Amino acid sequence: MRIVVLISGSGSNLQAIIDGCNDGRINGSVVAVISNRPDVKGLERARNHGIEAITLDHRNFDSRETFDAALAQHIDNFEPELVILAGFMRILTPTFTGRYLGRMLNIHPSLLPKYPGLHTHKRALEAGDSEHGVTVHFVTAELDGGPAVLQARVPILESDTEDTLAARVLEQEHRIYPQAAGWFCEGRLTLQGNAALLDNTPINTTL
Ligand SMILES: Nc1nc2c(c(=O)[nH]1)N[C@@H](CN(C=O)c1ccc(C(=O)N[C@@H](CCC(=O)O)C(=O)O)cc1)CN2
Ligand SMILES: NCC(=O)N[C@@H]1O[C@H](COP(=O)([O-])[O-])[C@@H](O)[C@H]1O
Repeated sequence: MRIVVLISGSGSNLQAIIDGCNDGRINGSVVAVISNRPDVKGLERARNHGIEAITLDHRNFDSRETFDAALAQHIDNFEPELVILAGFMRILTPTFTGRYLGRMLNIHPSLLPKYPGLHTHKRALEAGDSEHGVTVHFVTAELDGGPAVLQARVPILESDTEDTLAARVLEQEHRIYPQAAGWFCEGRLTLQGNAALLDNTPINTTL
Protein backbone atom coordinates (compact mmCIF):
# COMPACT_ATOMS: atom_id res chain seq x y z
CA MET A 1 0.00 0.00 0.00
CA ARG A 2 1.03 3.61 -0.67
CA ILE A 3 1.40 5.75 2.46
CA VAL A 4 1.67 9.54 2.76
CA VAL A 5 2.89 10.82 6.14
CA LEU A 6 2.11 14.30 7.49
CA ILE A 7 4.56 15.78 10.01
CA SER A 8 5.36 19.02 11.78
CA GLY A 9 8.65 18.28 13.52
CA SER A 10 11.23 15.69 14.52
CA GLY A 11 9.61 12.77 12.70
CA SER A 12 10.57 9.98 15.10
CA ASN A 13 7.17 8.36 14.47
CA LEU A 14 7.76 8.83 10.74
CA GLN A 15 11.05 6.99 11.22
CA ALA A 16 9.23 4.17 13.02
CA ILE A 17 6.80 3.85 10.10
CA ILE A 18 9.63 3.89 7.54
CA ASP A 19 11.48 1.24 9.55
CA GLY A 20 8.30 -0.84 9.74
CA CYS A 21 7.93 -0.70 5.96
CA ASN A 22 11.59 -1.62 5.47
CA ASP A 23 11.58 -4.60 7.85
CA GLY A 24 8.27 -5.99 6.61
CA ARG A 25 6.06 -5.24 9.62
CA ILE A 26 4.12 -2.86 7.36
CA ASN A 27 3.12 -4.13 3.89
CA GLY A 28 3.48 -0.68 2.39
CA SER A 29 5.81 2.10 1.40
CA VAL A 30 6.00 5.75 2.36
CA VAL A 31 5.74 7.55 -1.00
CA ALA A 32 5.78 11.12 0.35
CA VAL A 33 6.25 13.14 3.53
CA ILE A 34 4.54 16.53 3.86
CA SER A 35 5.36 19.02 6.62
CA ASN A 36 3.42 22.16 7.50
CA ARG A 37 6.63 23.59 8.92
CA PRO A 38 9.88 24.15 6.99
CA ASP A 39 13.32 22.77 7.80
CA VAL A 40 12.19 20.19 10.35
CA LYS A 41 14.19 17.04 11.06
CA GLY A 42 11.40 14.84 9.74
CA LEU A 43 11.98 16.18 6.22
CA GLU A 44 15.65 15.21 6.50
CA ARG A 45 14.64 11.74 7.64
CA ALA A 46 12.50 11.38 4.50
CA ARG A 47 15.27 12.56 2.20
CA ASN A 48 17.72 10.17 3.86
CA HIS A 49 15.45 7.36 2.65
CA GLY A 50 14.92 8.77 -0.85
CA ILE A 51 11.34 9.73 -0.02
CA GLU A 52 9.84 12.87 -1.54
CA ALA A 53 9.85 15.55 1.18
CA ILE A 54 7.45 18.47 0.73
CA THR A 55 7.01 21.62 2.80
CA LEU A 56 3.54 23.17 2.72
CA ASP A 57 3.88 26.03 5.18
CA HIS A 58 0.48 26.73 6.72
CA ARG A 59 1.57 30.31 7.39
CA ASN A 60 1.40 30.96 3.64
CA PHE A 61 -2.36 30.36 3.56
CA ASP A 62 -5.10 32.74 4.64
CA SER A 63 -7.37 30.10 6.16
CA ARG A 64 -7.50 26.50 7.38
CA GLU A 65 -9.76 25.71 4.43
CA THR A 66 -7.30 26.94 1.80
CA PHE A 67 -4.39 25.19 3.50
CA ASP A 68 -6.35 21.94 3.73
CA ALA A 69 -7.41 22.20 0.08
CA ALA A 70 -3.77 22.59 -1.01
CA LEU A 71 -2.73 19.76 1.33
CA ALA A 72 -5.36 17.45 -0.17
CA GLN A 73 -4.14 18.26 -3.70
CA HIS A 74 -0.58 17.33 -2.74
CA ILE A 75 -1.70 14.13 -1.02
CA ASP A 76 -3.94 13.02 -3.87
CA ASN A 77 -1.09 13.39 -6.37
CA PHE A 78 0.45 10.34 -4.65
CA GLU A 79 -2.79 8.31 -4.62
CA PRO A 80 -2.21 6.85 -1.11
CA GLU A 81 -4.34 4.12 0.43
CA LEU A 82 -3.28 5.39 3.87
CA VAL A 83 -2.54 8.86 5.29
CA ILE A 84 -0.60 8.86 8.57
CA LEU A 85 -0.40 11.86 10.91
CA ALA A 86 2.93 11.62 12.75
CA GLY A 87 3.33 14.57 15.05
CA PHE A 88 1.25 16.65 12.65
CA MET A 89 0.22 19.73 14.58
CA ARG A 90 -2.61 21.32 12.64
CA ILE A 91 -6.30 20.91 13.34
CA LEU A 92 -7.88 19.65 10.10
CA THR A 93 -11.21 20.86 8.73
CA PRO A 94 -14.25 18.54 8.46
CA THR A 95 -14.06 18.65 4.66
CA PHE A 96 -10.50 17.34 4.80
CA THR A 97 -11.13 14.66 7.43
CA GLY A 98 -14.21 13.53 5.51
CA ARG A 99 -12.11 13.11 2.36
CA TYR A 100 -9.79 10.60 4.08
CA LEU A 101 -12.27 9.09 6.54
CA GLY A 102 -11.40 5.48 7.25
CA ARG A 103 -7.91 5.75 5.74
CA MET A 104 -6.25 8.34 8.00
CA LEU A 105 -4.61 7.51 11.35
CA ASN A 106 -3.16 9.67 14.11
CA ILE A 107 -1.04 9.01 17.16
CA HIS A 108 -1.89 11.03 20.25
CA PRO A 109 0.22 11.15 23.43
CA SER A 110 -2.50 10.36 25.96
CA LEU A 111 -4.94 7.60 26.89
CA LEU A 112 -7.88 9.09 24.97
CA PRO A 113 -10.49 10.20 25.73
CA LYS A 114 -8.33 11.74 28.48
CA TYR A 115 -6.44 14.87 27.44
CA PRO A 116 -7.33 15.56 23.80
CA GLY A 117 -5.44 18.50 22.36
CA LEU A 118 -2.05 19.78 23.40
CA HIS A 119 0.37 19.61 26.34
CA THR A 120 -0.86 16.18 27.41
CA HIS A 121 2.17 15.19 29.51
CA LYS A 122 2.06 18.46 31.46
CA ARG A 123 -1.66 18.00 32.11
CA ALA A 124 -1.23 14.42 33.33
CA LEU A 125 1.60 15.44 35.67
CA GLU A 126 -0.34 18.42 37.01
CA ALA A 127 -3.38 16.19 37.59
CA GLY A 128 -1.25 13.83 39.66
CA ASP A 129 -2.13 10.86 37.47
CA SER A 130 -0.38 7.55 38.20
CA GLU A 131 -0.35 6.51 34.57
CA HIS A 132 -0.31 8.04 31.12
CA GLY A 133 0.09 6.64 27.64
CA VAL A 134 -0.61 6.88 23.94
CA THR A 135 -3.48 6.20 21.53
CA VAL A 136 -3.57 5.39 17.83
CA HIS A 137 -6.93 6.36 16.40
CA PHE A 138 -8.77 6.95 13.16
CA VAL A 139 -8.95 10.66 12.36
CA THR A 140 -12.40 12.27 12.26
CA ALA A 141 -13.67 15.84 12.35
CA GLU A 142 -13.76 15.66 16.15
CA LEU A 143 -10.29 16.58 17.38
CA ASP A 144 -8.65 13.44 18.83
CA GLY A 145 -12.14 11.96 19.05
CA GLY A 146 -11.91 9.30 16.37
CA PRO A 147 -12.29 5.59 17.23
CA ALA A 148 -9.29 4.23 19.11
CA VAL A 149 -7.32 1.43 17.50
CA LEU A 150 -4.47 0.75 19.91
CA GLN A 151 -3.35 2.13 23.27
CA ALA A 152 -0.24 1.65 25.37
CA ARG A 153 -0.04 2.53 29.06
CA VAL A 154 2.97 4.15 30.73
CA PRO A 155 3.41 4.54 34.51
CA ILE A 156 4.09 8.06 35.81
CA LEU A 157 7.05 8.05 38.21
CA GLU A 158 7.49 10.36 41.16
CA SER A 159 10.66 11.67 39.53
CA ASP A 160 9.05 12.31 36.14
CA THR A 161 9.32 15.61 34.35
CA GLU A 162 7.50 16.45 31.13
CA ASP A 163 10.60 15.43 29.21
CA THR A 164 11.19 12.09 30.94
CA LEU A 165 7.53 11.16 30.66
CA ALA A 166 7.38 12.22 27.01
CA ALA A 167 10.45 10.11 26.25
CA ARG A 168 8.91 7.02 27.84
CA VAL A 169 5.63 7.59 26.00
CA LEU A 170 7.49 8.06 22.73
CA GLU A 171 9.06 4.61 23.10
CA GLN A 172 5.56 3.13 23.20
CA GLU A 173 4.48 5.27 20.24
CA HIS A 174 7.24 3.78 18.13
CA ARG A 175 6.05 0.34 19.14
CA ILE A 176 2.30 0.57 18.51
CA TYR A 177 2.11 2.87 15.47
CA PRO A 178 3.83 0.39 13.13
CA GLN A 179 1.57 -2.34 14.53
CA ALA A 180 -1.59 -0.35 13.70
CA ALA A 181 -0.29 0.69 10.28
CA GLY A 182 0.65 -2.92 9.58
CA TRP A 183 -2.87 -4.10 10.36
CA PHE A 184 -4.30 -1.46 8.03
CA CYS A 185 -1.95 -2.36 5.17
CA GLU A 186 -2.94 -6.02 5.54
CA GLY A 187 -6.58 -4.98 5.12
CA ARG A 188 -7.38 -6.15 8.67
CA LEU A 189 -8.09 -2.73 10.26
CA THR A 190 -11.23 -0.88 9.17
CA LEU A 191 -13.52 1.92 10.32
CA GLN A 192 -17.19 0.97 10.45
CA GLY A 193 -19.37 3.88 11.55
CA ASN A 194 -17.80 5.06 14.80
CA ALA A 195 -15.98 1.82 15.57
CA ALA A 196 -12.53 0.53 14.70
CA LEU A 197 -12.61 -3.11 13.66
CA LEU A 198 -9.78 -5.63 13.47
CA ASP A 199 -10.73 -8.65 11.34
CA ASN A 200 -14.32 -7.33 11.43
CA THR A 201 -14.37 -7.40 15.26
CA PRO A 202 -14.55 -4.21 17.41
CA ILE A 203 -11.11 -3.38 18.76
CA ASN A 204 -9.67 -1.19 21.44
CA THR A 205 -6.64 -3.21 22.40
CA THR A 206 -4.04 -2.10 24.88
CA LEU A 207 -0.66 -3.45 23.91
N1 LIG B 1 -9.97 17.28 12.72
C1 LIG B 1 -8.88 16.71 13.29
N2 LIG B 1 -7.67 17.27 13.10
C2 LIG B 1 -6.58 16.71 13.68
C3 LIG B 1 -6.71 15.58 14.50
C4 LIG B 1 -8.00 14.99 14.66
O1 LIG B 1 -8.16 13.94 15.33
N3 LIG B 1 -9.05 15.58 14.03
N4 LIG B 1 -5.59 15.08 15.18
C5 LIG B 1 -4.53 16.09 15.34
C6 LIG B 1 -3.29 15.71 16.07
N5 LIG B 1 -3.31 16.39 17.38
C7 LIG B 1 -3.20 15.57 18.47
O2 LIG B 1 -3.00 14.34 18.38
C8 LIG B 1 -3.39 17.80 17.51
C9 LIG B 1 -2.63 18.61 16.67
C10 LIG B 1 -2.71 20.00 16.79
C11 LIG B 1 -3.54 20.59 17.73
C12 LIG B 1 -3.62 22.09 17.81
O3 LIG B 1 -4.21 22.65 18.73
N6 LIG B 1 -3.01 22.75 16.82
C13 LIG B 1 -3.00 24.24 16.72
C14 LIG B 1 -1.60 24.72 16.39
C15 LIG B 1 -0.60 24.18 17.40
C16 LIG B 1 0.84 24.38 16.91
O4 LIG B 1 1.04 24.78 15.75
O5 LIG B 1 1.75 24.08 17.72
C17 LIG B 1 -3.93 24.68 15.59
O6 LIG B 1 -4.13 23.90 14.62
O7 LIG B 1 -4.38 25.84 15.67
C18 LIG B 1 -4.30 19.80 18.58
C19 LIG B 1 -4.21 18.41 18.48
C20 LIG B 1 -4.16 16.66 14.00
N7 LIG B 1 -5.36 17.27 13.48
N1 LIG C 1 -1.36 16.15 19.11
C1 LIG C 1 -0.35 15.57 18.29
C2 LIG C 1 0.89 15.30 19.12
O1 LIG C 1 1.10 15.91 20.16
N2 LIG C 1 1.68 14.37 18.63
C3 LIG C 1 2.89 14.03 19.33
O2 LIG C 1 3.97 14.80 18.85
C4 LIG C 1 5.15 14.05 19.01
C5 LIG C 1 5.81 14.04 17.65
O3 LIG C 1 6.99 13.39 17.70
P1 LIG C 1 7.71 13.00 16.31
O4 LIG C 1 7.63 14.22 15.41
O5 LIG C 1 9.10 12.67 16.75
O6 LIG C 1 6.96 11.82 15.72
C6 LIG C 1 4.73 12.63 19.44
O7 LIG C 1 4.86 12.47 20.85
C7 LIG C 1 3.28 12.59 19.07
O8 LIG C 1 2.49 11.73 19.88
